[in-house]
Amino acid sequence: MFEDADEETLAAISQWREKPAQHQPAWPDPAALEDAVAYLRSLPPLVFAGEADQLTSEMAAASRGEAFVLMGGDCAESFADSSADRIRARIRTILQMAVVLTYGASVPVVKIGRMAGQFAKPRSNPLETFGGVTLPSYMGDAVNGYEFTAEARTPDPHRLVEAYQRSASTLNLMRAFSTGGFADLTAVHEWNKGFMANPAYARYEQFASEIDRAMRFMRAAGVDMDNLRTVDLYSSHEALLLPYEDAMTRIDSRTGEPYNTSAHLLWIGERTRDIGGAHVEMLSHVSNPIGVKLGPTTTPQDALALVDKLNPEGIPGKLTFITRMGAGKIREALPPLVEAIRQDGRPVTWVTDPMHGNTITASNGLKTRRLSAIVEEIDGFFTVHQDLGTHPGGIHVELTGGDVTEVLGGSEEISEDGLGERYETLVDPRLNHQQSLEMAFLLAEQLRDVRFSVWP
Ligand SMILES: O=C[C@H](O)[C@H](O)COP(=O)(O)O
Ligand SMILES: C=C(OP(=O)(O)O)C(=O)O
Ligand SMILES: [Mn+2]
Repeated sequence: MFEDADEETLAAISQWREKPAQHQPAWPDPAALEDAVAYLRSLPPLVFAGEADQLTSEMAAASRGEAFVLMGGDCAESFADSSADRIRARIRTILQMAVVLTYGASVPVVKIGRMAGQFAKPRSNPLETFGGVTLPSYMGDAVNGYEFTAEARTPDPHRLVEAYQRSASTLNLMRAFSTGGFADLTAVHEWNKGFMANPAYARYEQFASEIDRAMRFMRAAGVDMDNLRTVDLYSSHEALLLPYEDAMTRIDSRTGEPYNTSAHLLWIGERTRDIGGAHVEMLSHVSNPIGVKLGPTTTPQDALALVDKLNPEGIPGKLTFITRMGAGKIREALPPLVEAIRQDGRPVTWVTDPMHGNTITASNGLKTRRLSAIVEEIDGFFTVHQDLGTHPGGIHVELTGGDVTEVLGGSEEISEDGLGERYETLVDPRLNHQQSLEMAFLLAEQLRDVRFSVWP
C-alpha cells in the first residue's frame, strides 16, 4: 500500500530541514530522538491515502456549498483521556451535533475529529514559572508531562512512540464506532431526545421536534434505516512536531505521491504558518487535505502566498483556511481575505474556529471563553460569507464529551464562580457536552437561512 520513496521525492520532502522551525521542543538527547523517529518510520501508516483523497473530495464539496464541515475535539488530547469511555463520549457528542447540523443545513456534514493525534501544543511561553521554580512549559503528551516537576517537564522522545500508539488505538475505536452500529442515526436521534428532555433547552424544542418529524417521515416513506447505521469519521491534528510528521510521511504505491499518514487532515497553526518556515514547507509536499489557521493579522498577501505554496494548482478541497479572528474582529478582518481569494480563483474551503480568538482570563486566573462570544464569531463568519456571496464551509471547535466547567455561559449557565468545579483541560477551555449540543442547535438555526448550492 505504501512503498519506499525515490531519492528525488525524499529530497523534496526533506526540504523543511533547511527552514526555520518554530515551537519545537528542546529535546535534551538528540540520539534518543533519532532512535524514536527511526522506530516510528518502521511502523505502519495510521490512515490510508485513499481515505485522505476521499476527505479532499468532501472538503471540495464544502467549498462549493454542497456540504458542511464539523471539526471538533480536545485542545490537547492526553494519554490518560484516551480511554474507551472518554473517546466514546467525544465521538457521541460529534455525532449528535452532526445530526442537528445535517437537518439545519440539509447538506451532508463532513465529520472530522480533532483526535487520534492531537498530542502537541505550541505555547505562548516556552517556560513556566511557579513558586519561584522555572521549567519548560507543557507542550502536549507527545512531548512532556503536565505535572510541574523537572522530570515530567523534560521532553522525552519515547512519548512520540506512545503518541503513535495512542493515536492508533483511538483511530481503531473511531473506525469501530463509526461502522459498528454506534453511529446508527436512529440511536443518535434518541440521544438528542434525551438532551432535549432537560427543560433548560426548551427554546430548541420546535427545532428538535422538526427533526423528529423528519425521522418519522423518512421511516414512513420507506427509507431503509439500516442504510443509516454507519458514518465516515475522519481524524485531524496540528502538524507541529516535525520529526514525528516526517516519520509518518509515506509514499502511496498507487500514485507515487507522498502522504502524511498520521491523520487524514493536518493543519498548520497560527504560530507556525510563516510562509518561509518549516511547517509550511513540510505540508507543501504531501497530498492530504491541509488546513491553515488564520488569525486577525493575516493579510490578503499572506493568504495568497499560502495558496501559491500549498495549493498552486488549485485542487478543490486541498486547502482549508480556518479563520480564528475573535468575535470583535471577524467582520472587518475576514472580508479582505475572502475577496482576495475569490479574485484569485483557486478554491479554498472556509472554516471558522470561533474559539482561539475569544480566549480570556477569568477573575480567578483560569483561561476561559464565553459561549456568547463563540456564537457571535460564528454569526460574523456567516454574515461575511452571505454578504460576499461565498460559502461558509464549516466550523472547528474545541469540545469534550464530558460535563466539564471550562467555558462560560450556556442555558445551564456556567459562571465565573463555577469554573473551578470541573476545570480539567490541560491547555484551552472546551465546550462541554451540553454546550456543544446547544451550539449545534444555534448553528443549525443559522444554517437554515444559508442558501447551500445543492438546493434548487
Ligand atoms: O490552543 C492552544 C493555545 O491557545 C496555545 O497553545 C497557546 O496557549 P498558551 O497561551 O496557554 O501557551
Ligand atoms: C493552538 C491552536 O490554535 P491556533 O493555532 O489557531 O492558535 C489550537 O487549535 O489549539
Ligand atoms: Mn487550543
